[in-house]
Amino acid sequence: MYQVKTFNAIADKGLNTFTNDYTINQEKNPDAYLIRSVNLLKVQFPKSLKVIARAGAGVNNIPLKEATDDGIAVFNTPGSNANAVKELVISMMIATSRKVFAAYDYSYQNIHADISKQVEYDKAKFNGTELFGKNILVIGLGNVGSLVANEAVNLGMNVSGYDPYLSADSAWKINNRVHRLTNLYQALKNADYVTIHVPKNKETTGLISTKEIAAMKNNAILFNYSRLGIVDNQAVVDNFNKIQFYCTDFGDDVIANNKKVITTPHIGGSTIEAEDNGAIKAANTIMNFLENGDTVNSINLPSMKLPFNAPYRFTIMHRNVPNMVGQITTFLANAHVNINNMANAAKNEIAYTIIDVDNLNYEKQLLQQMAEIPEVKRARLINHR
Ligand SMILES: NC(=O)c1ccc[n+]([C@@H]2O[C@H](COP(=O)([O-])OP(=O)(O)OC[C@H]3O[C@@H](n4cnc5c(N)ncnc54)[C@H](O)[C@@H]3O)[C@@H](O)[C@H]2O)c1
Ligand SMILES: O=C(O)[C@H](O)COP(=O)(O)O
Repeated sequence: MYQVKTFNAIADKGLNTFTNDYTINQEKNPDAYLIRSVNLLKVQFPKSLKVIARAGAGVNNIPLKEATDDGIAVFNTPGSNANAVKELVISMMIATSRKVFAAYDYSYQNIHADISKQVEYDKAKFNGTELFGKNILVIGLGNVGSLVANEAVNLGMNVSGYDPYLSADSAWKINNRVHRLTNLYQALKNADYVTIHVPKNKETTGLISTKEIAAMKNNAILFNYSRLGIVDNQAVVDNFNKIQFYCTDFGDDVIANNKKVITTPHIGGSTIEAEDNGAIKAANTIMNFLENGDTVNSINLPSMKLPFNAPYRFTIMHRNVPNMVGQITTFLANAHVNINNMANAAKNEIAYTIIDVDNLNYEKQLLQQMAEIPEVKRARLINHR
């Protein structure tokens, strides 16, 4: 039996994906955490924990170095909520351009008056603009950004994208009418709309601050559905002579109670569809890792998936240094264990080795020998089901 612990509300469809070999939130020695945005940065992980799956995109709530040092594989579910974010961003672009929030306030406040004639005079206050023909800059063209950029093309906008780390996979998804720009300041100059879809890390914290706002076009509208801190909120508040509106999923006291700020309570990925997608993907990720050692979509391990055709599989997470595979296979040879198939790959400082074997001898001793290699973070033995 494997034990799964959840911290956030996880969609039932995801929890129901687990087979009868899994218990959820019942025991004290979890093999897996299935989480959303819970902050784990200060949490001490139990020794039993082997995998953390984040249903969603952002992993800035997970201490990646500590998890890796503890031999824990970390995953997310790329793209599972991208469409939900795209729809929210596009709706906010339209709502701000058409002054929907101010118009709603007006109508709400005048609800008791006979306004049917008055509105025909007052509606001039809510004259808006259209997206068609306007310029938009999308910063970050991954799962969310690529969808936003393509939808903006569909809406007849002139779309530019800025992403110095664009992956080949993402590049394939992007409409060829999206212009790729390589200088952020040049890119900001002409955009009527600027929307940011990047992960939060050291480099992206404060990505949009005073200098970047100064480079923006007058009256531009800024969208941050990525994370608090990627946009410097103080710089935004200080520059509302330049920025028309700031729409964000991440409020704080600096931007509170400001009519030029439209804040939502981190609902970008909060649709039934996205929550189901993320939870189902995360549950499958956990099962594939625990039962097969697969690491597809891992954040801290190389992506590996090896057909499991032998009776037993060793998976070893270790530092990416010479002679690891040599030491491990020597232990197996000394125990007269025959290797059926194997693979090894590295991601930065960490490597992962999968060794399928035809027979087993002294398995406890073998696991102990592997685990005692100083560079090994975790060694596991999986029985084929
Ligand atoms: N509001 C929400 O509920 C919600 C939902 C989903 C994602 N998010 C946030 O949005 C982020 C992006 O999500 P995603 O699914 O598109 O992730 P993703 O990993 O698919 O895409 C991120 C993109 O950002 C690019 N990038 C990284 N650093 C950059 C930089 N300095 N400048 C420009 N581009 C840079 C990467 O190359 C990548 O293409 C997530 O990390 C998360 O923080 C928020
Ligand atoms: O990074 C994400 O996927 C989003 O911010 C959604 O987070 P949530 O699952 O906690 O709503």
